[in-house]
Amino acid sequence: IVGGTDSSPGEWPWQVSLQVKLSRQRHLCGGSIISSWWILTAAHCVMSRKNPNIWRVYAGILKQSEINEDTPFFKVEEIIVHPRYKYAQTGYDIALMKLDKPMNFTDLQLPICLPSKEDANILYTDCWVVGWGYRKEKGRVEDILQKATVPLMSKEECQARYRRRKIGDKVICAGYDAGGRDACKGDSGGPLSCRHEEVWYLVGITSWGEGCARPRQPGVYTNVAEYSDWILEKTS
Ligand SMILES: COC(=O)Nc1ccc(-c2nc(CNC(=O)CCc3cc(Cl)ccc3N3C=NNN3)[nH]c2Cl)cc1
Repeated sequence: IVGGTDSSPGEWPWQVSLQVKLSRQRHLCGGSIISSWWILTAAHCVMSRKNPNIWRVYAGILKQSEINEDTPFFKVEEIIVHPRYKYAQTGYDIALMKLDKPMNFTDLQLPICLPSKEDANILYTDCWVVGWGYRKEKGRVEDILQKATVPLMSKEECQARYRRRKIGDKVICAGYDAGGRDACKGDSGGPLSCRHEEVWYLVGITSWGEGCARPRQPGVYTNVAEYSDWILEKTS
């Protein structure tokens, strides 16, 4: 996250760190708890890593330094990637991970609400992008979970910023024309969370952007409301 600040314990209890253990282990992507069995993340995080056995899901953590060989994690039983996904920039950047056992909810690990299709046109005014990603384009994964507030942008304005891309209804853009606050490398798969009438909704999944926090280059997020049918079909 560029231009963010440290989160507090339990501030984003739906945020997880998705890690891969091969010879070594490292944070790869963010993800969101949407039920006791299911994590929602970005398809580009899991493409070319579809073997569930290499993944470790860390919930209820604030700092990467809390993770060591004794830290409990969830194993992944199944990975479901949207069938129309090809690349983040062409959309459908959404995937589900089924845990090998149901997660017990605590103050530090709780699900976030999914927006319904009808909610697709709510004007959210209190949205936050969160993650352990880089603070600048040439950076490194951060220890303390970072948060940054970003305003949602209209499809038309976002299309004008990305002339060579197709910005459709299945993505949501967020950011400042002046730049300065945005997601960055290592944040993808994580939530764009918006509070509406005291309830938090998973409005977006951090997907792509041209650089990090550059002027007139907003962040592009998978529009979760547009996938509510798909999510319900795959998780029921
Ligand atoms: C020790 O462990 C580690 O070092 N782990 C580790 C794990 C992952 C990565 C990593 N992840 C990605 C995937 N893309 C993103 O995360 C954000 C994309 C994005 C989204 C929005 Cl909305 C706005 C801007 C951008 N944007 C553009 N340019 N940069 N960011 N790239 C790389 Cl590199 C690097 C290191």
